[in-house]
Amino acid sequence: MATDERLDELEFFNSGSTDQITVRENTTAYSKYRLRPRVLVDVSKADASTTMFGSRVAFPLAVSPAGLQGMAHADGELATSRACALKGVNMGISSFANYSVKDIRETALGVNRNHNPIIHAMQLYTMKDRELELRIIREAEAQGCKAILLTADSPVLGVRYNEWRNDFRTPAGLSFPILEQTSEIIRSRTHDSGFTSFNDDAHNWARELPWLRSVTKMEIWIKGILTAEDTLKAVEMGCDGIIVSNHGGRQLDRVPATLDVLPECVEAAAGRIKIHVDGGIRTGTDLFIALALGAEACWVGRPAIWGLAYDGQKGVERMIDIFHSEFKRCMQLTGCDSVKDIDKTRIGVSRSTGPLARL
Ligand SMILES: Cc1cc2nc3c(=O)[nH]c(=O)nc-3n(C[C@H](O)[C@H](O)[C@H](O)COP(=O)(O)O)c2cc1C
Ligand SMILES: O=C(O)C(=O)c1ccccc1
Repeated sequence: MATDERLDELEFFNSGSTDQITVRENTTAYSKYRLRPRVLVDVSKADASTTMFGSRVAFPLAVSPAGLQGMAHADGELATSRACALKGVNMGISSFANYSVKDIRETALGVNRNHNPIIHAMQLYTMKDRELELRIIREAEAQGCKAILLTADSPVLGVRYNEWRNDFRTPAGLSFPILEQTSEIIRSRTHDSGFTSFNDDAHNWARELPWLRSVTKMEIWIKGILTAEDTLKAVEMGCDGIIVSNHGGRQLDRVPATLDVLPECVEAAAGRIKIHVDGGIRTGTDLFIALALGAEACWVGRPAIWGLAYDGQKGVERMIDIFHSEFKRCMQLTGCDSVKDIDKTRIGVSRSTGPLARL
């Protein structure tokens, strides 16, 4: 394959939208915070495990639903799924995955050894073709997915100059079994026009949520909330949880970093629904900070893609191991014996002058 095609793919994975402000800020937001360690605490049995979707996970991380993983490595979502299962973390399956939900589930259930069986959440866009959307839901249920993640931040795609400049199309030979589409059909359209052909920009709370509730017993999560107002809406609509997310800075540029709106969402939810967060999380300490600000768990998108591109399943395993060991060290060095100990007393905000601002 020509080098510039690989560069276009790299740009597709890594870029944000328009001016790249939000994609950058998602990561830099974490660097405002400082840790407040408590010393001389017995951390010899520090336990990084916690619960997610009601089941024990090795630590509070999951892999975000990201489409087109077959472009990062031939084994794509199969490799990601096996790595997650082996390392005791959960995974979201994109509707634009290159493997079927059945294959992604089955390959993972074969490798679970020291951990609870992996939980998969099925990511959904609201589709123009409601029959197709319903078939996706039925198949997710049949394969034992526990939750629907309804992506709410994408009535249309963001302004992605890289995709437009590169006339980005998916590489030949990748299938899209969840969408029931061949590689050729998907390749015949740009990413933007292809997305528009599936996705229903007439989506709205009143239509989607009661409908989803009426067709499935899976948990229903909204992915892509950034305000207290929409958190309250998710509570009102009886959702099980939300993922505070700006789609990794790929949708509307200049929305705030997810970390900066996490506190208002946590406050609005007031414990009535679960709150997770994604976007820009790159170290175990980032996980710790998001939990201190009230998230139950975090999701990572690009780190899994990078792990896949680096070394397939082994690369994703390595990525998870690095997060796990950094997170556990951070717990131990701040004097946290259990994930329950992580609260806002553990962090402060660094100011350009003056002492640390306590939360
Ligand atoms: C290449 C790529 C593809 C993505 N595809 C989807 C998708 O199909 N559905 C979805 O809801 N989010 C998708 N996302 C967003 C991720 O689920 C997640 O919100 C984001 O990647 C988190 O930010 P991070 O990459 O900085 O960790 C995608 C992200 C990337 C980078
Ligand atoms: O590019 C994205 O952010 C995204 O959500 C997506 C949608 C369809 C296919 C691949 C990725």
